[in-house]
Amino acid sequence: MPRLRYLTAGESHGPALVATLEGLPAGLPVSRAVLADELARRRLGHGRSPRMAFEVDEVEVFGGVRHGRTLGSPVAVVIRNTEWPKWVDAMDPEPRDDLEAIRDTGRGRRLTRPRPGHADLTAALKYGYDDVRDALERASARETAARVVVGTLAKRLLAEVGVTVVSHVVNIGGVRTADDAARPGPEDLARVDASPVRCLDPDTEAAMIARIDAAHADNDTLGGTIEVLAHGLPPGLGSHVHWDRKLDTRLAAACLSVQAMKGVEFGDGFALADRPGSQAHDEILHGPDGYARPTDRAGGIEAGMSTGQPLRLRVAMKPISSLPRPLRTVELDTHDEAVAITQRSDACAVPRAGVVLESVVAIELADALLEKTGGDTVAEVVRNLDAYLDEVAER
Ligand SMILES: Cc1cc2nc3c(=O)[nH]c(=O)nc-3n(C[C@H](O)[C@H](O)[C@H](O)COP(=O)(O)O)c2cc1C
Ligand SMILES: C=C(O[C@@H]1CC(C(=O)O)=C[C@@H](OP(=O)(O)O)[C@H]1O)C(=O)O
Repeated sequence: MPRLRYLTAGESHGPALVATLEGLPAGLPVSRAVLADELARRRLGHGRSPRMAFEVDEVEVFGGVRHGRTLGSPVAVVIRNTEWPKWVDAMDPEPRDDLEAIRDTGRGRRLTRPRPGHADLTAALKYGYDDVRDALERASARETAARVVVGTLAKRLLAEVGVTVVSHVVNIGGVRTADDAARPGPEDLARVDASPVRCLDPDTEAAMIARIDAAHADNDTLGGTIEVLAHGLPPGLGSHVHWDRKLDTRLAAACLSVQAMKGVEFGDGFALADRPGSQAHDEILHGPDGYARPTDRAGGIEAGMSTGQPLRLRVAMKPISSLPRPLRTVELDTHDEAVAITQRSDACAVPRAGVVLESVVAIELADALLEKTGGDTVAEVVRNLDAYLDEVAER
């Protein structure tokens, strides 16, 4: 049974996004400024949509927090979309007498040429939409702003027990960091964020930027790979006893729930399939600081539990499906061959997607932490974790 539960609601061009998070302990320091800072991180990155530059995420807390501290009650947050005034007719939740005119021209005009790779066609078939805007509005990764709010609260809780989640970009469109490239620690996050592609190595960074520019000039889009790391985890989050309690199960599902994410690997992941067992595992040693591993191949998870080593996972993001050079499709009304709708769009959203992945990873880790410690207050969570870690240290 998860301890943390959340729901998001809202359409990409609607008035606002809404997030509700249930299960946070009382006494967690939270402020609008912290939420706004993380939301701003999600809007950065070379290759981003022009929309990222002019729209502002106006965040407001509506419940669960008093005088900068959580109360233990559900936290409710609204992120207002500053572009809403332009979209009122197109996205009005109220019934409208002038619907025909709205669907005829302007922002509300009916869209009937579904993009391959987006939700447009299949959601239209499944939900009976005759306008693919009804599909794209909710499928849009605009929703990830709400998840970053929830993830920021989860990160705040993890910080209380010394856990930090960071991400960086290791591949854009086939331009990769070297296998032995440095991995960011908690102290490196500002440096990662300062890079337009969130990559620490200057040579790879320059090549990634050039790759994005070339794709952009060619009216094309790019995907890539993001590595997420969590430092300071205790051993024993998650469990081997049941499939849905395994930490890797939960993390993989969370990462794949982010728009456009198509693969997840833990530690050396797919490369392990090519190696003999003698070179695939992390041998166990014992020294003055307790148990230790000379290698980091498993990515900090064995049998669905954190081992106490850094968590390391990689997520593959596919290229954006709204191409300026549109793909072939079919006009919904006539079945005539057509080209897909061309939406203003990200050319490459890999850098900013890292911030979203940090968030969903933090949510799962915070949930697993609370499952391990229980606790209605932050102090109780910390106390219970410390007592458990004291026991582990005795072993
Ligand atoms: C941060 C981020 C930004 C994205 N920006 C766009 C975009 O501008 N245009 C687009 O077509 N898809 C974009 N996507 C991906 C689509 O939302 C996604 O491909 C679509 O919802 C279909 O889901 P699927 O790719 O998971 O199958 C973005 C995804 C993320 C994580
Ligand atoms: C709005 C966001 O991302 C959007 C995600 C998205 C998609 O199809 O996923 C399409 C684009 O929307 P638009 O075509 O209106 O520019 C992105 O800008 C955001 O991240 O806040």
